[in-house]
Amino acid sequence: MNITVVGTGYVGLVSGVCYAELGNRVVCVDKDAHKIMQLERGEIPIYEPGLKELADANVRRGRLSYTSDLHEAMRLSELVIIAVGTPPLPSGEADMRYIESVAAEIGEALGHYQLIVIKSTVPVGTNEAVRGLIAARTRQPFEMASVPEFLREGSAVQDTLHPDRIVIGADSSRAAHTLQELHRPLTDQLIVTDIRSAEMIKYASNAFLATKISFINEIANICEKVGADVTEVAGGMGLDRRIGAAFLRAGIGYGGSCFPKDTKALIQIAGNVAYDFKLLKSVVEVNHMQRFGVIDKLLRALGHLQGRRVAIWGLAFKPETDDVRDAPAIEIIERLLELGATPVVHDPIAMPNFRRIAADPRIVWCEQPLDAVRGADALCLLTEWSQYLRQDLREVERAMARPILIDGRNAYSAEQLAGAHFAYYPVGRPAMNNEDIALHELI
Ligand SMILES: NC(=O)c1ccc[n+]([C@@H]2O[C@H](COP(=O)([O-])OP(=O)(O)OC[C@H]3O[C@@H](n4cnc5c(N)ncnc54)[C@H](O)[C@@H]3O)[C@@H](O)[C@H]2O)c1
Ligand SMILES: O=c1ccn([C@@H]2O[C@H](COP(=O)(O)OP(=O)(O)O[C@H]3O[C@H](CO)[C@@H](O)[C@H](O)[C@H]3O)[C@@H](O)[C@H]2O)c(=O)[nH]1
Repeated sequence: MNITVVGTGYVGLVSGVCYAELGNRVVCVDKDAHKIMQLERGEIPIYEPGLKELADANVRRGRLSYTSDLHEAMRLSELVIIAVGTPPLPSGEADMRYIESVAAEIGEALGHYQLIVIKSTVPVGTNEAVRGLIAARTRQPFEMASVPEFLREGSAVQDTLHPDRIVIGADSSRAAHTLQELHRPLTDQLIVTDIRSAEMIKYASNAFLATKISFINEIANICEKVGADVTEVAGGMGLDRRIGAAFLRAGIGYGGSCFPKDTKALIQIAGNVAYDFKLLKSVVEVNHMQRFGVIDKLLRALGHLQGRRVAIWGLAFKPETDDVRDAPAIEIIERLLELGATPVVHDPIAMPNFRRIAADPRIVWCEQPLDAVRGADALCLLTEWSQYLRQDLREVERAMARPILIDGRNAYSAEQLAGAHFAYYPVGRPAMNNEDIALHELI
């Protein structure tokens, strides 16, 4: 099948490469000419394990190409996939300007029947609005469908080639059949539904996963007060198949380009039909507060943060990505600066992206994890990169001015900590030997 994918962000690029891997001829289009030049040179603008190898192989096979010319890309295609961004407006609502302008461009370029699929996460009713925008610009026949994307950053290729399910929102058997045939090699779990329900499945799925995270974070906060261990609690809960073990890792809350924006957008979508989504509002609020637990623990351990050197390991919103959109690290570092501390930061790959949004001259940037901890008054682990978990904690302790470790991701086990003498503050688990060292010895 000849496919045009519009937008080469995470979703457009990964799905374009994966559709090519399935044997289709794919042209990826982006209006960002610089990005297209990079891609044509074989450079992948995002960090995503396995993506470059797969992209290179499919370019070599002649099944994948890049262009900034939508007209040219659509000349031979049978299917157009829209994968442009829907970032949040200050109100929380999804910003539809990229979708709207692509719709207009597709309408202008449509020269024969094509199936137009929206893969971006869009509010319910968007497919109909896009249909109207295209129809206003062409006399050619076309159909609309919704195939929301569920990939996770960091495992995007795996998720796309081995999805739990594919949701197809279509209102004709022709469109449904085309999309079933396209996705059949990936999974037997092909759910065909109406377009509005498909659009809603995406928001409801992200909102539910975010709810699980905020729920376990609140349980963790209570565990800290009653002396229980949230990892034991989550383990015990997760064995119940009705609950499931996934997304019950307590920590500093969710970040990234999806959960924060999609939860807020769903609250707005509900609000637009006069429904007050109270539960989801609480999920968002709990998530926002959770990141500041790191600051509370630093204050408990150090008394005050004025003039303190605080090492930060991890800036990305999760491991295996260089994406820092809505990463909890952003606000944690802002708060540290407000309280007079010097953040000394390291991330294996996200530092260039982080620097673009947090360019404060008081932040000290380090190329190696050990450089960040040297002389530090405390270390905060904010992203559980495997390289941090492999560090010898005794060596880390020796390098630091004070042995205080705030583990925002519950990443270290008792075995890893054995031998070092940290005042150790995890999330929702018993803190180790900290009350003795904290305040009394250190201030
Ligand atoms: N990032 C994820 O992990 C993920 C996962 C599932 C769903 N989604 C959803 O998929 C959509 C895309 O997300 P993303 O993270 O890939 O976005 P992104 O912002 O990283 O990339 C969007 C790309 O679209 C391009 N673009 C914008 N307007 C264009 C136009 N008129 N013509 C051609 N290209 C244009 C931009 O230049 C950019 O390269 C969003 O709705 C998002 O919510 C994202
Ligand atoms: O038990 C958990 C699981 C995740 N997280 C955090 O939640 C955030 C999101 O993680 P994850 O879902 O793995 O990453 P994303 O790449 O943002 O993927 C989510 O958002 C995408 C965009 O919509 C969807 O396609 C995916 O299905 C959905 O998982 C990260 O900050 C994680 O640290 C936790 O705190 N605890």
